[in-house]
Amino acid sequence: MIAILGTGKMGEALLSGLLRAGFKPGDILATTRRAERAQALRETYGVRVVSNSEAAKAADTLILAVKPQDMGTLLAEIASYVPSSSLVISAAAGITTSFVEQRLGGEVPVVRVMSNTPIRFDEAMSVISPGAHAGEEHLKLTEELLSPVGKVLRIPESQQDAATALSGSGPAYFFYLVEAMVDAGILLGMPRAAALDMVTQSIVGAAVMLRDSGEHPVILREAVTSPGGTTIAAIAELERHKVRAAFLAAIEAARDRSRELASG
Ligand SMILES: NC(=O)C1=CN([C@@H]2O[C@H](COP(=O)(O)OP(=O)(O)OC[C@H]3O[C@@H](n4cnc5c(N)ncnc54)[C@H](OP(=O)(O)O)[C@@H]3O)[C@@H](O)[C@H]2O)C=CC1
Ligand SMILES: O=C(O)[C@@H]1CCC=N1
Repeated sequence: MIAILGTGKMGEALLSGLLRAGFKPGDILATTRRAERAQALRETYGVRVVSNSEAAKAADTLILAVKPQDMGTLLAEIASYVPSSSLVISAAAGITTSFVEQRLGGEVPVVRVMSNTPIRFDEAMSVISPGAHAGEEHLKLTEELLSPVGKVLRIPESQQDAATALSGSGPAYFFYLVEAMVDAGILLGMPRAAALDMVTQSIVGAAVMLRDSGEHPVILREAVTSPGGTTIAAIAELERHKVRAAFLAAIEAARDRSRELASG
């Protein structure tokens, strides 16, 4: 039995992905804080929504998907109900496996996961790292749960904050870029809907090329950039405004914020 504790945006996306992948509603328990959300989950997915302590007792795999700031309270609530035979998968940004292990006590296997919102369309990037008591079987089980909803990569826990900054937050940078490009279209007099269509299809097309061509992004960009042409005129402006340096600084700031989150 799998339990998702804190079934918000990420928890719900995983829940619906697991159901699409063939898990049965009877295999999954969910927990929430608000009663109306519990009711909505029951009605939409047919799963049982129970208390955190019931979920911790009944399930052998617990997926913790509350906000980092709520993790301490949740762990205190479930600590006495989680046996060392359970696998605990922690999906919260910044929360270390040792933070979870210490609050659960015993030798509970913990796997830390950082996923991202494309999980809603089975296109997540999930990175996983084992805690002190997690072994190969626990990593394999975590991969089995996450691979139906996207790509899964094992990384050392020391790289989790960097991965949170890069792929956890990553989709937001692309949405931000799309907003900026659509604004540029508006500035040039395009209708808003047409500008959004053009930018969206360009970004989807570029993403598919990047994934499926096997070519390096520099090669793909050079193929668009004609000598004396339009693209280099734009790139010269991006360079003048230090956009590359801004990305380096931004992602470093996200990494630093991830490091801070476990301390509340
Ligand atoms: N959003 C993102 O892009 C990503 C988020 N994450 C991580 O995933 C986790 C969840 O994020 P997200 O889904 O966006 O957040 P949400 O706020 O959407 O979901 C968290 C849920 O947990 C519930 N909750 C809080 N405390 C408890 C409790 N004690 N018992 C049961 N349920 C509780 C909340 O209930 P209520 O709504 O009633 O407050 C809410 O529904 C975070 O730790 C975040 O760092 C990771 C990668 C990407
Ligand atoms: O912004 C956040 O804290 C979360 C973690 C990764 C993406 N969103």
